Amino acid sequence: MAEQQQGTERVPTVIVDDLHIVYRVHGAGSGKGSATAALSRIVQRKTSPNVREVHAVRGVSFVAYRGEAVGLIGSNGSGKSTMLRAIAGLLPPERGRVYTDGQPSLLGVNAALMNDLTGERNVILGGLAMGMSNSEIREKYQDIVDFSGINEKGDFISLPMRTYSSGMAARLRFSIAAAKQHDVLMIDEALATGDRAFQRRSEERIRELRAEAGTVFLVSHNNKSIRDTCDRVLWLEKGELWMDGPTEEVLEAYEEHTGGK
Ligand SMILES: Nc1ncnc2c1ncn2[C@@H]1O[C@H](COP(=O)(O)OP(=O)(O)OP(=O)(O)O)[C@@H](O)[C@H]1O
Repeated sequence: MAEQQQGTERVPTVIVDDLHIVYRVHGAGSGKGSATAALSRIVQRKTSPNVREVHAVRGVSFVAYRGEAVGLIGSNGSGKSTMLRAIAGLLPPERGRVYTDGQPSLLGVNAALMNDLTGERNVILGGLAMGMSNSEIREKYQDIVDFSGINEKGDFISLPMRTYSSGMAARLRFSIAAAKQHDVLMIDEALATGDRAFQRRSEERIRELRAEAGTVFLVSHNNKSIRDTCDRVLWLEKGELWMDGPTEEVLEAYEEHTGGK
């Protein structure tokens, strides 16, 4: 941190080295999908004829540093979410490696929220799931609720999560995750569901998290959110890293490619 403030040394937090991720989809296409067919394949040591492979990330390499906010862009299905899940350690690499300094948190997954519990219980549960202590959660509880804005239109925090709109649920998840300082925080389209006022608050919080020396990854189809929060952008297409550079440079090329802002 001290070195970073002096601007002399950059501390790597995530190293991705020639990463390949392959999904195996079982039961794809038509064919025998019965339990007896599966058992006979196991006995005969044959692989299923219906396993299809999706090579979602193809040889991506980059290094992310402390204090960076990195945007991930690319068309639908280009591999952005897959990359985040792999960095979070949720998907095993087919080839290559991911090294991380500290525990990466993928927003929405780490906060294991329960639909039948009230917002209030979920704040506590999510906090515990992220490794916060009871007293830490108590201390931050009101800030989390205020930040989420869940109670702006009445006492919703004491209602079960299943009664929330998708935007409200996303706001609560973001608020819980953002209450903690993360070594590496990954946010997958979380800002898209909130309204504009909430998006602005979230962007502000992302900048703070970054200043507190973590690394933030943000997947978004909203180029403005990326412009407002990230200083570096990775552009993925068909699982390959097409471009890695300063936000403005990469977004300009991307907008030219996609034909508009
Ligand atoms: N669980 C899965 N099983 C099999 N294939 C998957 C799975 N999840 C994603 N894929 C495939 O992997 C590829 C990359 O998907 P991914 O969700 O990472 O893309 P994305 O860039 O995040 O897309 P979007 O912008 O639409 O969210 C796609 O071809 C998709 O069909």
